[in-house]
Amino acid sequence: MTEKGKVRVVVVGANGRMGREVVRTVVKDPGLQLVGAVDRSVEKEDVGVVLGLGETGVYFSDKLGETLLKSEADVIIDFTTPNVVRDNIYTSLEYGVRPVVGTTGIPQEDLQAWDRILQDKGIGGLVAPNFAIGAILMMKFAAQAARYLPHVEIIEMHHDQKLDAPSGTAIKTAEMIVKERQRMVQGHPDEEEKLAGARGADFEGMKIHSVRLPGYVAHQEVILGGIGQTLTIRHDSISRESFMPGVAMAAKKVMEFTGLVYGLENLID
Ligand SMILES: NC(=O)C1=CN([C@@H]2O[C@H](COP(=O)(O)OP(=O)(O)OC[C@H]3O[C@@H](n4cnc5c(N)ncnc54)[C@H](OP(=O)(O)O)[C@@H]3O)[C@@H](O)[C@H]2O)C=CC1
Ligand SMILES: O=C(O)C1=N[C@H](C(=O)O)C[C@H](O)C1
Repeated sequence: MTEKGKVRVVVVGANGRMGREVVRTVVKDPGLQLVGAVDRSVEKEDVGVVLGLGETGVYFSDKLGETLLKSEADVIIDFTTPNVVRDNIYTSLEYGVRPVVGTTGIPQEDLQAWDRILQDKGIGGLVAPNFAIGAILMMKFAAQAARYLPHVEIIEMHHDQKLDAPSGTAIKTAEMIVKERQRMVQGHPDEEEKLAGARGADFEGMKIHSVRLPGYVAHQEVILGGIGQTLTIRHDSISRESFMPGVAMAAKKVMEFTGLVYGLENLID
Protein backbone atom coordinates (compact mmCIF):
# COMPACT_ATOMS: atom_id res chain seq x y z
CA MET A 1 0.00 0.00 0.00
CA THR A 2 1.29 3.44 -0.91
CA GLU A 3 1.96 5.64 2.10
CA LYS A 4 1.31 9.23 1.07
CA GLY A 5 4.32 11.50 0.75
CA LYS A 6 6.89 8.74 1.29
CA VAL A 7 9.60 7.82 -1.18
CA ARG A 8 9.04 4.21 -2.26
CA VAL A 9 12.32 2.30 -2.07
CA VAL A 10 13.55 -1.06 -3.39
CA VAL A 11 16.83 -2.16 -1.82
CA VAL A 12 19.06 -4.20 -4.15
CA GLY A 13 21.67 -6.41 -2.47
CA ALA A 14 19.33 -6.33 0.53
CA ASN A 15 20.91 -9.32 2.25
CA GLY A 16 24.48 -8.00 2.01
CA ARG A 17 26.49 -6.21 4.70
CA MET A 18 25.35 -2.78 3.50
CA GLY A 19 21.95 -3.88 2.15
CA ARG A 20 20.80 -5.14 5.55
CA GLU A 21 21.77 -1.87 7.19
CA VAL A 22 19.96 0.04 4.43
CA VAL A 23 16.78 -2.03 4.91
CA ARG A 24 16.85 -1.20 8.65
CA THR A 25 17.30 2.49 7.84
CA VAL A 26 14.50 2.61 5.27
CA VAL A 27 12.06 0.79 7.58
CA LYS A 28 12.76 3.27 10.40
CA ASP A 29 12.77 6.49 8.32
CA PRO A 30 9.38 8.28 8.33
CA GLY A 31 10.06 9.74 4.87
CA LEU A 32 10.79 6.39 3.20
CA GLN A 33 8.76 3.26 2.52
CA LEU A 34 10.34 -0.13 1.85
CA VAL A 35 8.46 -1.62 -1.12
CA GLY A 36 10.91 -4.28 -2.31
CA ALA A 37 14.09 -6.16 -1.44
CA VAL A 38 16.19 -7.91 -4.05
CA ASP A 39 19.08 -10.29 -3.48
CA ARG A 40 20.16 -13.30 -5.45
CA SER A 41 20.49 -15.81 -2.60
CA VAL A 42 17.25 -15.31 -0.64
CA GLU A 43 13.72 -15.67 -1.92
CA LYS A 44 10.18 -15.37 -0.68
CA GLU A 45 11.03 -14.66 2.95
CA ASP A 46 9.76 -11.58 4.77
CA VAL A 47 12.69 -9.18 4.87
CA GLY A 48 11.77 -7.92 8.32
CA VAL A 49 11.62 -11.44 9.72
CA VAL A 50 15.03 -12.34 8.24
CA LEU A 51 16.54 -9.17 9.70
CA GLY A 52 14.83 -9.51 13.09
CA LEU A 53 12.65 -6.40 12.59
CA GLY A 54 9.28 -8.15 12.67
CA GLU A 55 6.92 -8.66 9.71
CA THR A 56 7.08 -5.98 7.02
CA GLY A 57 4.97 -7.60 4.31
CA VAL A 58 7.91 -7.09 1.94
CA TYR A 59 9.45 -10.32 0.65
CA PHE A 60 12.90 -11.00 -0.76
CA SER A 61 12.97 -11.58 -4.51
CA ASP A 62 15.80 -12.33 -6.91
CA LYS A 63 14.07 -10.56 -9.82
CA LEU A 64 14.64 -6.82 -9.96
CA GLY A 65 12.45 -6.05 -13.00
CA GLU A 66 9.47 -7.93 -11.59
CA THR A 67 9.90 -6.24 -8.21
CA LEU A 68 10.00 -2.77 -9.79
CA LEU A 69 6.89 -3.48 -11.82
CA LYS A 70 4.88 -4.76 -8.84
CA SER A 71 6.09 -2.22 -6.30
CA GLU A 72 5.78 1.00 -8.32
CA ALA A 73 9.06 2.09 -6.76
CA ASP A 74 10.42 5.64 -6.94
CA VAL A 75 14.01 4.72 -6.10
CA ILE A 76 16.35 1.74 -5.98
CA ILE A 77 19.23 1.74 -3.54
CA ASP A 78 21.93 -0.56 -4.90
CA PHE A 79 24.71 -2.06 -2.78
CA THR A 80 25.65 -5.13 -4.78
CA THR A 81 28.90 -5.96 -6.56
CA PRO A 82 30.90 -4.23 -9.30
CA ASN A 83 29.99 -6.95 -11.85
CA VAL A 84 26.18 -6.77 -11.44
CA VAL A 85 25.49 -3.12 -10.70
CA ARG A 86 25.46 -2.10 -14.38
CA ASP A 87 22.61 -4.51 -15.24
CA ASN A 88 20.67 -3.36 -12.18
CA ILE A 89 20.96 0.29 -13.18
CA TYR A 90 19.82 -0.40 -16.74
CA THR A 91 16.84 -2.32 -15.37
CA SER A 92 15.92 0.56 -13.06
CA LEU A 93 16.27 3.05 -15.94
CA GLU A 94 14.06 0.88 -18.13
CA TYR A 95 11.31 1.13 -15.49
CA GLY A 96 11.88 4.88 -14.93
CA VAL A 97 13.08 4.29 -11.37
CA ARG A 98 15.79 6.59 -9.91
CA PRO A 99 19.03 4.79 -8.98
CA VAL A 100 20.88 5.62 -5.75
CA VAL A 101 24.09 3.65 -6.00
CA GLY A 102 26.70 2.89 -3.36
CA THR A 103 28.30 0.00 -5.23
CA THR A 104 31.86 0.86 -6.23
CA GLY A 105 34.08 0.00 -9.20
CA ILE A 106 31.89 1.77 -11.80
CA PRO A 107 33.79 3.12 -14.86
CA GLN A 108 33.39 6.81 -15.87
CA GLU A 109 31.89 5.81 -19.27
CA ASP A 110 28.96 4.17 -17.46
CA LEU A 111 28.36 7.29 -15.40
CA GLN A 112 28.23 9.39 -18.56
CA ALA A 113 25.87 6.96 -20.30
CA TRP A 114 23.50 6.87 -17.29
CA ASP A 115 23.50 10.64 -17.06
CA ARG A 116 22.35 10.92 -20.69
CA ILE A 117 19.51 8.43 -20.11
CA LEU A 118 18.42 10.12 -16.87
CA GLN A 119 18.41 13.52 -18.60
CA ASP A 120 16.28 12.09 -21.42
CA LYS A 121 13.84 10.60 -18.95
CA GLY A 122 13.78 13.75 -16.80
CA ILE A 123 14.61 11.92 -13.56
CA GLY A 124 17.55 11.95 -11.14
CA GLY A 125 20.18 9.43 -10.09
CA LEU A 126 23.10 9.40 -7.68
CA VAL A 127 26.33 7.41 -7.57
CA ALA A 128 28.28 7.98 -4.35
CA PRO A 129 31.47 6.03 -3.65
CA ASN A 130 31.09 6.98 0.01
CA PHE A 131 27.98 8.04 1.95
CA ALA A 132 29.72 8.87 5.28
CA ILE A 133 29.87 12.61 5.97
CA GLY A 134 33.30 12.27 7.58
CA ALA A 135 34.67 10.63 4.44
CA ILE A 136 33.22 13.42 2.29
CA LEU A 137 34.97 15.98 4.50
CA MET A 138 38.21 14.00 4.36
CA MET A 139 38.09 14.05 0.55
CA LYS A 140 37.27 17.76 0.41
CA PHE A 141 39.99 18.70 2.92
CA ALA A 142 42.55 16.57 1.08
CA ALA A 143 41.71 18.23 -2.24
CA GLN A 144 42.01 21.66 -0.64
CA ALA A 145 45.33 20.79 1.05
CA ALA A 146 46.83 19.38 -2.16
CA ARG A 147 46.96 22.91 -3.60
CA TYR A 148 49.69 23.67 -1.04
CA LEU A 149 51.11 20.19 -0.31
CA PRO A 150 51.03 18.51 -3.73
CA HIS A 151 52.81 15.20 -3.03
CA VAL A 152 50.03 12.72 -2.24
CA GLU A 153 49.91 9.11 -1.05
CA ILE A 154 46.48 7.61 -0.38
CA ILE A 155 46.28 4.59 1.90
CA GLU A 156 42.87 2.90 2.07
CA MET A 157 42.18 0.10 4.53
CA HIS A 158 39.17 -2.22 4.34
CA HIS A 159 37.80 -5.55 5.56
CA ASP A 160 39.20 -8.53 3.69
CA GLN A 161 35.90 -9.46 1.98
CA LYS A 162 36.03 -6.39 -0.25
CA LEU A 163 36.08 -7.27 -3.96
CA ASP A 164 37.47 -4.11 -5.58
CA ALA A 165 40.83 -2.42 -5.13
CA PRO A 166 41.51 0.39 -4.87
CA SER A 167 38.32 1.46 -3.11
CA GLY A 168 35.82 3.74 -4.80
CA THR A 169 36.57 6.33 -2.12
CA ALA A 170 40.30 6.30 -2.93
CA ILE A 171 39.58 6.80 -6.63
CA LYS A 172 37.12 9.63 -5.92
CA THR A 173 39.65 11.25 -3.57
CA ALA A 174 42.30 11.14 -6.30
CA GLU A 175 39.83 12.56 -8.85
CA MET A 176 39.02 15.45 -6.51
CA ILE A 177 42.71 16.12 -5.81
CA VAL A 178 43.59 16.13 -9.52
CA LYS A 179 41.17 19.04 -10.02
CA GLU A 180 43.05 21.10 -7.43
CA ARG A 181 46.77 20.33 -7.61
CA GLN A 182 49.20 21.12 -10.36
CA ARG A 183 50.20 18.12 -12.46
CA MET A 184 53.51 16.72 -11.16
CA VAL A 185 55.77 13.68 -10.94
CA GLN A 186 56.18 12.31 -7.41
CA GLY A 187 59.17 10.52 -5.92
CA HIS A 188 62.55 10.05 -7.56
CA PRO A 189 62.32 9.90 -11.37
CA ASP A 190 64.61 6.87 -11.38
CA GLU A 191 62.85 4.96 -8.59
CA GLU A 192 62.59 1.24 -9.26
CA GLU A 193 60.21 -1.31 -7.74
CA LYS A 194 62.16 -4.31 -6.50
CA LEU A 195 58.85 -6.06 -5.88
CA ALA A 196 56.03 -5.27 -8.35
CA GLY A 197 53.39 -3.05 -6.76
CA ALA A 198 55.64 -1.79 -3.96
CA ARG A 199 54.85 1.83 -4.80
CA GLY A 200 51.12 1.21 -5.11
CA ALA A 201 48.75 2.08 -7.96
CA ASP A 202 49.37 5.23 -9.96
CA PHE A 203 46.66 7.83 -10.46
CA GLU A 204 48.08 10.73 -12.47
CA GLY A 205 51.28 10.59 -10.45
CA MET A 206 49.61 10.04 -7.07
CA LYS A 207 50.06 6.69 -5.35
CA ILE A 208 47.21 4.61 -3.94
CA HIS A 209 47.83 1.71 -1.53
CA SER A 210 45.16 -0.85 -0.57
CA VAL A 211 45.26 -2.76 2.73
CA ARG A 212 42.85 -5.64 3.44
CA LEU A 213 42.50 -7.07 6.95
CA PRO A 214 39.66 -8.89 8.74
CA GLY A 215 39.31 -6.36 11.59
CA TYR A 216 38.69 -3.31 9.41
CA VAL A 217 35.42 -1.72 8.23
CA ALA A 218 36.48 1.24 6.00
CA HIS A 219 39.37 3.63 6.66
CA GLN A 220 41.50 6.00 4.64
CA GLU A 221 44.54 8.19 5.18
CA VAL A 222 45.66 10.84 2.75
CA ILE A 223 49.27 11.84 3.41
CA LEU A 224 50.22 15.12 1.77
CA GLY A 225 53.81 16.26 1.53
CA GLY A 226 55.51 19.61 0.98
CA ILE A 227 59.02 20.84 1.70
CA GLY A 228 59.97 19.76 5.23
CA GLN A 229 56.44 18.81 6.28
CA THR A 230 53.59 16.33 5.93
CA LEU A 231 49.89 16.56 6.70
CA THR A 232 47.84 13.43 7.35
CA ILE A 233 44.06 13.47 6.97
CA ARG A 234 42.35 10.32 8.19
CA HIS A 235 38.79 9.03 8.28
CA ASP A 236 37.50 5.87 9.96
CA SER A 237 34.11 4.25 9.47
CA ILE A 238 33.98 2.08 12.56
CA SER A 239 30.52 0.74 11.70
CA ARG A 240 28.30 0.66 8.60
CA GLU A 241 25.82 2.91 10.40
CA SER A 242 28.18 5.74 9.40
CA PHE A 243 26.85 5.54 5.84
CA MET A 244 23.13 5.55 6.69
CA PRO A 245 22.27 9.25 7.14
CA GLY A 246 23.83 9.89 3.72
CA VAL A 247 21.90 7.04 2.10
CA ALA A 248 18.56 8.19 3.57
CA MET A 249 19.21 11.80 2.52
CA ALA A 250 20.12 10.73 -1.03
CA ALA A 251 16.98 8.60 -1.42
CA LYS A 252 14.89 11.71 -0.72
CA LYS A 253 16.96 14.31 -2.58
CA VAL A 254 17.16 12.21 -5.76
CA MET A 255 13.45 12.98 -6.25
CA GLU A 256 14.29 16.68 -6.68
CA PHE A 257 16.79 16.85 -9.56
CA THR A 258 17.39 15.55 -13.08
CA GLY A 259 20.47 13.72 -14.40
CA LEU A 260 23.27 11.89 -12.62
CA VAL A 261 25.05 13.33 -9.61
CA TYR A 262 28.42 11.68 -8.89
CA GLY A 263 29.45 12.13 -5.25
CA LEU A 264 27.42 12.95 -2.14
CA GLU A 265 29.39 16.19 -1.70
CA ASN A 266 27.29 17.61 -4.54
CA LEU A 267 24.09 17.21 -2.49
CA ILE A 268 25.53 18.89 0.61
CA ASP A 269 25.74 22.69 1.02
N1 LIG B 1 29.14 4.05 -1.13
C1 LIG B 1 29.35 3.69 0.12
O1 LIG B 1 29.24 4.49 1.08
C2 LIG B 1 29.66 2.26 0.40
C3 LIG B 1 29.84 1.41 -0.64
N2 LIG B 1 30.07 0.09 -0.42
C4 LIG B 1 30.09 -0.73 -1.62
O2 LIG B 1 28.85 -1.42 -1.68
C5 LIG B 1 29.03 -2.68 -2.32
C6 LIG B 1 28.46 -3.78 -1.45
O3 LIG B 1 29.24 -3.90 -0.28
P1 LIG B 1 28.88 -4.98 0.83
O4 LIG B 1 27.50 -4.76 1.31
O5 LIG B 1 30.00 -4.98 1.79
O6 LIG B 1 28.93 -6.33 -0.03
P2 LIG B 1 28.17 -7.71 0.23
O7 LIG B 1 28.88 -8.73 -0.60
O8 LIG B 1 27.99 -7.95 1.67
O9 LIG B 1 26.72 -7.44 -0.40
C7 LIG B 1 26.39 -7.51 -1.74
C8 LIG B 1 25.07 -8.24 -1.85
O10 LIG B 1 24.63 -8.20 -3.19
C9 LIG B 1 24.17 -9.52 -3.52
N3 LIG B 1 24.14 -9.73 -4.96
C10 LIG B 1 25.11 -10.23 -5.77
N4 LIG B 1 24.68 -10.28 -7.04
C11 LIG B 1 23.41 -9.81 -7.03
C12 LIG B 1 22.42 -9.61 -8.03
N5 LIG B 1 22.66 -9.93 -9.31
N6 LIG B 1 21.23 -9.10 -7.66
C13 LIG B 1 20.98 -8.79 -6.38
N7 LIG B 1 21.86 -8.96 -5.38
C14 LIG B 1 23.06 -9.45 -5.71
C15 LIG B 1 25.13 -10.42 -2.81
O11 LIG B 1 24.65 -11.75 -2.74
P3 LIG B 1 25.73 -12.95 -2.53
O12 LIG B 1 26.25 -12.77 -1.14
O13 LIG B 1 24.92 -14.18 -2.73
O14 LIG B 1 26.81 -12.74 -3.56
C16 LIG B 1 25.20 -9.72 -1.46
O15 LIG B 1 24.11 -10.08 -0.61
C17 LIG B 1 30.54 -2.79 -2.63
O16 LIG B 1 30.77 -2.36 -3.95
C18 LIG B 1 31.15 -1.79 -1.65
O17 LIG B 1 32.37 -1.28 -2.11
C19 LIG B 1 30.16 -0.41 0.82
C20 LIG B 1 30.06 0.39 1.91
C21 LIG B 1 29.79 1.81 1.79
O1 LIG C 1 33.50 -2.15 0.49
C1 LIG C 1 33.36 -1.37 1.45
O2 LIG C 1 33.20 -1.78 2.60
C2 LIG C 1 33.35 0.07 1.19
N1 LIG C 1 33.36 0.47 -0.04
C3 LIG C 1 33.34 1.81 -0.49
C4 LIG C 1 34.60 2.11 -1.28
O3 LIG C 1 35.03 1.26 -2.07
O4 LIG C 1 35.13 3.20 -1.14
C5 LIG C 1 33.02 2.80 0.60
C6 LIG C 1 33.59 2.44 1.93
O5 LIG C 1 34.96 2.69 1.89
C7 LIG C 1 33.27 1.02 2.31
